[in-house]
Amino acid sequence: MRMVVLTPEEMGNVDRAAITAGPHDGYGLMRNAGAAVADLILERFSGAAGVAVLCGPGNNGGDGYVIARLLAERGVNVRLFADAAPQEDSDAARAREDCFVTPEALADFRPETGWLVLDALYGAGLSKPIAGIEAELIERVAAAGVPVVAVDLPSGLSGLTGKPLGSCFDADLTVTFFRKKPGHLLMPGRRLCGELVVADIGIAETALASMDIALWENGPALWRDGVPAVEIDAHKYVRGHVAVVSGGGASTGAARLAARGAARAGAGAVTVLSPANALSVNAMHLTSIMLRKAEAVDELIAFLDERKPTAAVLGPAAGTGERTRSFALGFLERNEGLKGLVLDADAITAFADAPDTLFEAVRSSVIATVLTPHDGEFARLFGDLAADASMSKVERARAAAERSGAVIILKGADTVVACPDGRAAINTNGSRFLATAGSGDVLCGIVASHLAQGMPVFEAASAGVWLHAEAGGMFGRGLIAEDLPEMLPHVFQALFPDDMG
Ligand SMILES: NC(=O)C1=CN([C@@H]2O[C@H](COP(=O)(O)OP(=O)(O)OC[C@H]3O[C@@H](n4cnc5c(N)ncnc54)[C@H](O)[C@@H]3O)[C@@H](O)[C@H]2O)[C@@H](O)CC1
Ligand SMILES: Nc1ncnc2c1ncn2[C@@H]1O[C@H](COP(=O)(O)OP(=O)(O)O)[C@@H](O)[C@H]1O
Ligand SMILES: [K+]
Repeated sequence: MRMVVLTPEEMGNVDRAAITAGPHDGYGLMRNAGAAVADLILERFSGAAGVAVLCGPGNNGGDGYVIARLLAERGVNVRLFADAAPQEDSDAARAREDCFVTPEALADFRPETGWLVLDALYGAGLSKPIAGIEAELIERVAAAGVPVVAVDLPSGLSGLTGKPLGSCFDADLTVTFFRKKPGHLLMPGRRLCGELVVADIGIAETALASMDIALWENGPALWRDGVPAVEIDAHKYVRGHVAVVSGGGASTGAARLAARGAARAGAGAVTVLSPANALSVNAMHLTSIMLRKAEAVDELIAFLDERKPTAAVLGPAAGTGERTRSFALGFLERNEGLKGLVLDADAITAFADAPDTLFEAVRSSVIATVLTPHDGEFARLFGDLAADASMSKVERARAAAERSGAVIILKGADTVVACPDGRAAINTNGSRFLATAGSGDVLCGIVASHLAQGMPVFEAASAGVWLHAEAGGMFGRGLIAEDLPEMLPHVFQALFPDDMG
């Protein structure tokens, strides 16, 4: 199933639609939410000496009152801490009335060893930084190191951006409802949530039917069906031909990493395009991958005319000068044969002084273009977006995609893939061991390989990011970039078990 991600605003719309459609009213949903959290606490923290429930003034606090009552009914030692009473006649006010545990003042809360803290201060409705006594409590809990279970979101975390607004709980377990929100998946939110459980609270799947869904957690369900089958009568050029541009004599490894990634990801043929001074070093290190001289753009065009590659990679250690700029524009001007282009590293930096030149070329090109910046490279092309702290990583990547006309892979521990049409995916299977030189070069090759095989660009980019991350995670500690292409057959075997032989 495609893993839909809802913004807090969209979740609010879903809640309202679900309440209108029934069968559960607002308090019914709140009771279901509270029951889901209480069950998990009983299951996971049965050894706790007690549970201190911290309730805020809104519906998140309402969930807290339900949880406090259910746990107390089950014989758990419960203390309840709340200051402001919920708004009269609200669902949270009913939950408080129905809860027989007497509230104590938040200021009186002291974390006790062996106890669990249940954070029901703020959830989706957080609108300003947490201050005063609540901020103090968060510090006290952090200092005591007691376990925290957060309802919906760790209080203080923005469900939209994944960034804390001031003080923020660092939870061991977060239980959210119906669907994940961007703040659960974007860093540092993903880390601050701890383990994330999505609970069913009785909202029907049909609540999504009328919504314009544009954000998903990246995973095979998003693109698996688009991975081209290898037909029984396939030949190498049917499987796509990827061209990878190499840098000069002292910087050729990056292109070979991309080329190897492209080959292992399934392209039938791969050619490295090398300047004259790097031909012999490339030749010494290439076997199944072909090699061709392309010193200047006329040789590139001749190669494209003759050999008709279906996708290309430009950037890894390619140099930031005129050759790289003219190659990028040369690729983008093609109107036959070439289907996809991945621009990374130096091909991004080469346009730092003239981003509009690149964007105009991308927008007027028929070639599906993917830009793969890390944060530093992103800031070179999209300085204003990078500097806007109010934007989430998803919003930044989307705005960049819309502006440039390219699919953006904004890399990091929480890589975001965004399309000019607004579709976006957050990647969550990344491995910290991918933080090693050359790992991004392999990613370019994997993405280009899928473009060369004819996959639509958003799916090719999302598949490439996920497969790359999966390869890194499967290898684990000790990973260097050279290992990533070699792990791909194992990743594919797990993904397509029927594809053997
Ligand atoms: N029917 C529903 O809508 C459901 C909602 N649920 C819960 O409802 C929560 C959302 O409830 P709310 O929209 O009431 O939002 P919250 O409970 O997160 O916050 C509500 C109130 O706190 C105020 N506030 C926000 N940040 C503050 C700050 N830093 N300092 C002081 N006051 C602040 C807001 O102005 C608002 O009045 C979800 O996170 C979830 O836990 C669940 O019960 C499931 C069903
Ligand atoms: N902590 C991390 N967790 C998950 N993935 C990571 C992490 N750090 C880096 N990566 C991934 O590793 C790759 C690094 O690419 P990049 O920054 O271009 O490095 P290089 O230029 O050395 O290849 C990207 O795909 C990025 O998403
Ligand atoms: K919370």
